Amino acid sequence: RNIVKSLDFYSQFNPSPLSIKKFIDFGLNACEHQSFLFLRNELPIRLANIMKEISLLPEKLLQMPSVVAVNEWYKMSFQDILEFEKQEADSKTLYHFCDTLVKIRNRHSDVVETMAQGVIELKTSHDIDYQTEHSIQYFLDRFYMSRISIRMLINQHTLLFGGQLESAPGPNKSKYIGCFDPNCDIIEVIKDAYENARFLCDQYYLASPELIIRQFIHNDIPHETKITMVYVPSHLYHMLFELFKNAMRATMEYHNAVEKYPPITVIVSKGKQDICLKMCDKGGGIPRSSHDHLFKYMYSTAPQPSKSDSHTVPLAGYGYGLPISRLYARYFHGDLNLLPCEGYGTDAIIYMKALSNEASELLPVFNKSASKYYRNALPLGDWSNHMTSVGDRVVTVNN
Ligand SMILES: N#Cc1c[nH]c2ncccc12
Repeated sequence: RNIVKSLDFYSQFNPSPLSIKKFIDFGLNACEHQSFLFLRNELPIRLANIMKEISLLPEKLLQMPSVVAVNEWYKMSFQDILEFEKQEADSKTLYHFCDTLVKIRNRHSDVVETMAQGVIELKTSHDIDYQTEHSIQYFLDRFYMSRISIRMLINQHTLLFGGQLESAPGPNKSKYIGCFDPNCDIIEVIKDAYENARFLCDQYYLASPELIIRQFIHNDIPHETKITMVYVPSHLYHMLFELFKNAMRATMEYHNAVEKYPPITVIVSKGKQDICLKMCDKGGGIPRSSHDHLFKYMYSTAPQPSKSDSHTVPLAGYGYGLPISRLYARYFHGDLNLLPCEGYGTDAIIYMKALSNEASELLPVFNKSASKYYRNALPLGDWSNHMTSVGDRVVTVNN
């Protein structure tokens, strides 16, 4: 079957989201044959869904050399998996399947940077209108979420069956199920991310804010000594490291050359439904009007600093750190928000589901409503805004 027919075939199915509970229950007595049967069907569905969406992008973006390259990688990987459609799941096939997953993961390792390069190519070669910027923001959130989910499936299979040594470095690491830690110690991950961000901060500013951690557990739930959860430590670390870098930079820039910098406080709270991490800094905050820009791919894509000076400004720019961190939080039905108070500081909040059966993957689905988003112009505003006011008179545009 040619690739177009296969794309049409697999894209008509919706991806099947897995909950953290399902990942764990399967991993506790993992069966490679079952995993193979699931993935050789689910991976083409997830790939086809996002590949159909890539084809809806504005032509001018699709023609960018970097986007052409990414599209080629997706086509190659889609065909690589389709090779297994009819194969018997004998040990030789299972071994070859694992190998193919590793090859696919390596092929796509630079997709985020390459797509960012595509956005830069577009910005430098075309004027970007409001609709195009919106479509690109909408697409990249879905595209990177899809990529997070595909890499999760690949990592689980290769970690569970890829023949890696059972022994893992840390003491409780042996209890890992793939990339999940069933007893992820949240405060340990916070300290890890803080120490690494602090190292960069000390390198550049020769000082860094102290850390205060406070934990609270809802009165109606049993009080354990420390708050643990079933989660992917590397996702939590990625989010915290990004937030600490930004909080430290704000603090150091706002209180330049004082003796004592105000500390960063992290509140950890566990309720019946949510686990929240609130990072509070006194870094002077930002104006509410520029809050949205921090999550914009178009806005935060500045031409990459040349390698030579990138180490000198370690906390520089926001890059894709915040939008991608928000995707990690949303991936298992959590969220990440910023609450800046200009003139004081910023609270950054990570929400996560406390119950693993509620923490299911949030996956983009290619369907009519998604494709409508690319074709139709944005709805006309029905509130007055600064664009419609002429001088100090507001001219209401009657639709
Ligand atoms: N993320 C994050 C931030 C945490 N504190 C901040 N202050 C100014 C701008 C961004 C941030």
